Amino acid sequence: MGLEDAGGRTALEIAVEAIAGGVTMIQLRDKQAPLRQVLEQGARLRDLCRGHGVAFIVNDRVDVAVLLDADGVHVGQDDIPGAEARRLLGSGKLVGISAGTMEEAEWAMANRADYLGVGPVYATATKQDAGEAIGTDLIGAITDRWKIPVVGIGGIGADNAAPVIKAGAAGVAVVSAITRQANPMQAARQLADVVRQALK
Ligand SMILES: Cc1ncc(COP(=O)(O)OP(=O)(O)O)c(N)n1
Ligand SMILES: Cc1ncsc1CCOP(=O)(O)O
Ligand SMILES: [Mg+2]
Repeated sequence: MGLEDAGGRTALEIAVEAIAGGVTMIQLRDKQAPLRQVLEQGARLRDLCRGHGVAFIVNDRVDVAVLLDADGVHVGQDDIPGAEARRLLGSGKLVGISAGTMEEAEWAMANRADYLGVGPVYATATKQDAGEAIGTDLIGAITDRWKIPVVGIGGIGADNAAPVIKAGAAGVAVVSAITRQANPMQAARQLADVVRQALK
């Protein structure tokens, strides 16, 4: 799950609710806040996640992941290459890599990704440069070819998460389906229920 401040609530407040609703991973994704603020907010999120056995991942910034002793980092195709991220992070940390095409998935696999974030599965307003929705076929093609956990991302909510899992994803990553909801805990719970059911 990615997090952004939303509806006057802090990321930490939303994270508390999301964890109560059943999310298993939280990603710190803040491209705007000053670095000092990101580090302060990140330390609080990390402590919250640790206290609940939830994985804490930092988006883009390997330096921030190292400083926060995060569980890992998520990098895209234009970010620091996954293999370099791993060198900086050290062993025992997760490196997630984004892919929107089979070629990008090949690059991610060559960079020894621990998991792939594949999308945007559906149209999203959260990431302006996400590109066109790609649907669920690539998830099936990747999971047929490699034994790697894939999470679908982009425009996913409780209403459309099941086909993403049925295509082969191990989970879904969402922003607005939790952060922009009036009741993030209920939204997370509904989503987790749908994912659990579809994984059966
Ligand atoms: C789980 C997950 N999957 C994909 C992304 C997108 O990463 P990226 O392509 O680098 O885009 P930004 O998130 O950095 O805008 C992600 N963050 N998480
Ligand atoms: C970070 C990211 N990467 C691909 S789509 C996306 C945004 C996901 O946000 P939402 O779940 O609100 O569509
Ligand atoms: Mg990125």
